[in-house]
Amino acid sequence: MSAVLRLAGMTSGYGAVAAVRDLDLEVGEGEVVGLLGPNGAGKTTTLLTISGLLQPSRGSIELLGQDLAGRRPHRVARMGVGHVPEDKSLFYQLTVRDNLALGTRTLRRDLDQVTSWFPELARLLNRKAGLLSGGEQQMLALARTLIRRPRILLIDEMSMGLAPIIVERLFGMIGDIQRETGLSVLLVEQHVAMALGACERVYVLNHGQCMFEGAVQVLRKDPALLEAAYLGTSAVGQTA
Ligand SMILES: Nc1ncnc2c1ncn2[C@@H]1O[C@H](COP(=O)(O)OP(=O)(O)OP(=O)(O)O)[C@@H](O)[C@H]1O
Repeated sequence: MSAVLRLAGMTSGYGAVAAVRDLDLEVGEGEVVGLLGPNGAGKTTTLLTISGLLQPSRGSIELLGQDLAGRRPHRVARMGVGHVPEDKSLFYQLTVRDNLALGTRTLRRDLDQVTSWFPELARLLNRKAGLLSGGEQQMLALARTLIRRPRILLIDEMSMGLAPIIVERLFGMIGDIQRETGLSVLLVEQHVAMALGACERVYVLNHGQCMFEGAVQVLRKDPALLEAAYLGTSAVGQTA
């Protein structure tokens, strides 16, 4: 499988503090990969660095063989990285339609596509984003990013503040979209059980370092690894 996204020896952080160290990570064509780990492990920092909001101090980041390091966030987005941040970054005073319009010049055509993926949004187009439920806001955040037809979708903590039944539905929608479009996905998730159901392969970070990389089945069968994915315990130190 050819890599859509490849990080090699990436170190990144805030000022002199490295929050992620020496990370090697790949996401293949059409692959759904999870980035797991406890609070403060460096997951969000990794996504921010891929999308150009932070610059790596070492290592490389490539999208389809093109170097992303040093590029501004809008360039990275134009090259095909779609980032759905933890805070969703919606314009809460604007309507659903206007939020979507900001992501595309061909809204009329794209609306059909978006509402086929997220049917709820069809009847909410004229409602202000701030008046949507948490699940609807997450759908809008996903839709606004997908409308730009990214090659890879980075999703940060989709489950944050949502009922498990809504999260399950959102994961189902992402699975459907991924199968339909062949999109690659890198998702950061604290809800490990939910992530394992959606991903083929996962990376587990702890204190900024990768402590496991491998197939979901391997993680599922290893209680110490699973605990580490939730809590960052040091029961394991090798990659599989
Ligand atoms: N703006 C910042 N300035 C300085 N340090 C920061 C900043 N943002 C995050 N950090 C630190 O970087 C480390 C990694 O944080 P990061 O947000 O990437 O972790 P995370 O795995 O996404 O955690 P969570 O699941 O809690 O969001 C933490 O120690 C955090 O305190």
